[in-house]
Amino acid sequence: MKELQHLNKYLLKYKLHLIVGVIITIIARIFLLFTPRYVKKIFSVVDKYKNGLESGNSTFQAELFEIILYIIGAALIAGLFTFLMRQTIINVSRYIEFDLKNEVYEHYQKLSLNFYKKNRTGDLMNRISEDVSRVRMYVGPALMYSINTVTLFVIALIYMFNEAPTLTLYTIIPLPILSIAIYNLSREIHKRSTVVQQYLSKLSAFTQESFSGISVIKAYGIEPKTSRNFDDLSATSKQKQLDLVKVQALFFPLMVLLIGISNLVVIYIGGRQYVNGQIDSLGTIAEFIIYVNMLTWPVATVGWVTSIVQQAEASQKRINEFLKTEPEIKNTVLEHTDITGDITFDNVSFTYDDTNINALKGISFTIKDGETLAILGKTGSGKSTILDLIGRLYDIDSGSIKINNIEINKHNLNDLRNHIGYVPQDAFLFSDTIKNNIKFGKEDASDEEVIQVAKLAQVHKNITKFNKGYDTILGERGITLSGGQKQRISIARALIKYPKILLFDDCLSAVDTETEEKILKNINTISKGKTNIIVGHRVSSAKNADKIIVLDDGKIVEEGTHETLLQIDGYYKHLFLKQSSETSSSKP
Ligand SMILES: Nc1ncnc2c1ncn2[C@@H]1O[C@H](COP(=O)(O)OP(=O)(O)OP(=O)(O)O)[C@@H](O)[C@H]1O
Repeated sequence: MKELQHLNKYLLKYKLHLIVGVIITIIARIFLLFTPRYVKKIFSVVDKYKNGLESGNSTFQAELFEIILYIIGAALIAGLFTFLMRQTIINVSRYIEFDLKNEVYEHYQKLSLNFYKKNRTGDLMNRISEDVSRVRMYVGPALMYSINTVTLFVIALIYMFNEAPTLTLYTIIPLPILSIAIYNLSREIHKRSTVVQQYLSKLSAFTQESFSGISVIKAYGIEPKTSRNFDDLSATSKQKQLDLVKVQALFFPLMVLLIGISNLVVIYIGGRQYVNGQIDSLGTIAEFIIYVNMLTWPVATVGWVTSIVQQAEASQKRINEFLKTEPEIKNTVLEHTDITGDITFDNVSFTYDDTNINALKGISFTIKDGETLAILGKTGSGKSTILDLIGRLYDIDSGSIKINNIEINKHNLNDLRNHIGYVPQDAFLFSDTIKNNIKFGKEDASDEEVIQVAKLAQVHKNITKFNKGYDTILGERGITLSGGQKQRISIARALIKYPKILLFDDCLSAVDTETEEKILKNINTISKGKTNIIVGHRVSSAKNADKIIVLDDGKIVEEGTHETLLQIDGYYKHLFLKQSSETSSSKP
């Protein structure tokens, strides 16, 4: 139960609802327990009538009618309060589920990129969905059934002991056996349903991947093979489901068997006691049979609840593990700090934790506010890593990065990221309208601003060609854009913030050189007083920069301007010559 203590704060938050829930449960159970006692009364009335003690047929009928009315009234009230019981306690569990999901999600958002690399997406999703649902079963149904069982049991036992103490003892003997049997069965059901769940996840991951990669599957003509794989997976999944159904099918027969045994005990022992004169009315036997039937389900739930609590404990443990994970990148500065475009790297080295790849080795450079820096180099040479470090997605191992002459970790992290416009290598667009995808960078942007940045990113004309223009839905629910269109929308999203620092990570690779030039020219005009860092593989995107650096294996191997670098017989000059000859040979 240690792990579940995390939920105490939520139970406290909703304590009023819970107290009301407990009171309602007690009232519901009291009314429910009216029935057996009135049934006994019916027996005495019938007895009296049979033995001629009743004065007449009409009085007998009136008495019977009154008792029946009481039974119906009590059942109605018990039903109403049972409804309210669920409305209070189960609702609380939904509130707590909502709070816990939000808590986990907010915590996820604070964690650094490294956390996401170390944990699989499926695992992250499971903790926020399945684990939280299991925990809800503890704060909802488990709590409700426990209160229900305790109140029903206590009230019923008081009535029963008052009526016939020995018969009560015999009656409750089979109940713990029922509870233990249900507990074992529930554990087995849980074990098997976990396996079933795993197969369902595998099946959905498989289908999702094959639908996403359908074009590759069709191009390679491997539909029969993927169908076979799907068949195999779904056959195993079916077998696991059947295994589960087998034990599930035992649940109710077991209950019926144990209820039957308890009924037989009541009839046998009660019958003997009636014959011996230890109990005065056959009505007591009828009353006890109803009690037994009423108590069986709550007692069975003791076993079920125990297994729910164990599962919730395991799930909460997994959730707590994540909640206790501290974000690696912390915002230690709460007051606002001034961000400008002055960036200095001084002997910066950086190694990725997970791969141990030493991506940057002693990098030093300076860019002044308003300048443009271009970074070129072979793939894997560390270009994107430099951009990630400027956005402080990772902290460096040694050296120093200063923005506006202040160490990067002495800046307010939110201010820093708010002043950066980042265009990633793989443009990621959400399944939303084009307008909202652009406004993502600035939620309160007006339509005019959206159009203006789309024009700067050279994508306005493409957008207006769609039937719904800026309201066109993208992604799974809508149209698919070309790589170049995606890149340009992603650029517009970064521009709309009018940030102090613009980072372009090889984001013009899918547009032709002519459009690239237009975009770069536009960026230059709006970026007066802003710093641009352009990572790329083309000389065309670098040649107008104030400074160009060439990276190789995490080190700067060339540094200068277009003109000075052409003087050196190095990577830049070769790239320039190669790309110039490609351009001239491609011209008609
Ligand atoms: N998130 C990461 N985790 C671990 N290693 C990484 C990560 N990102 C990059 N690396 C490694 O760090 C090195 C530098 O990668 P980086 O992405 O900075 O290169 P790049 O020059 O931008 O390459 P490209 O031109 O292909 O985009 C590579 O060896 C890469 O495998």
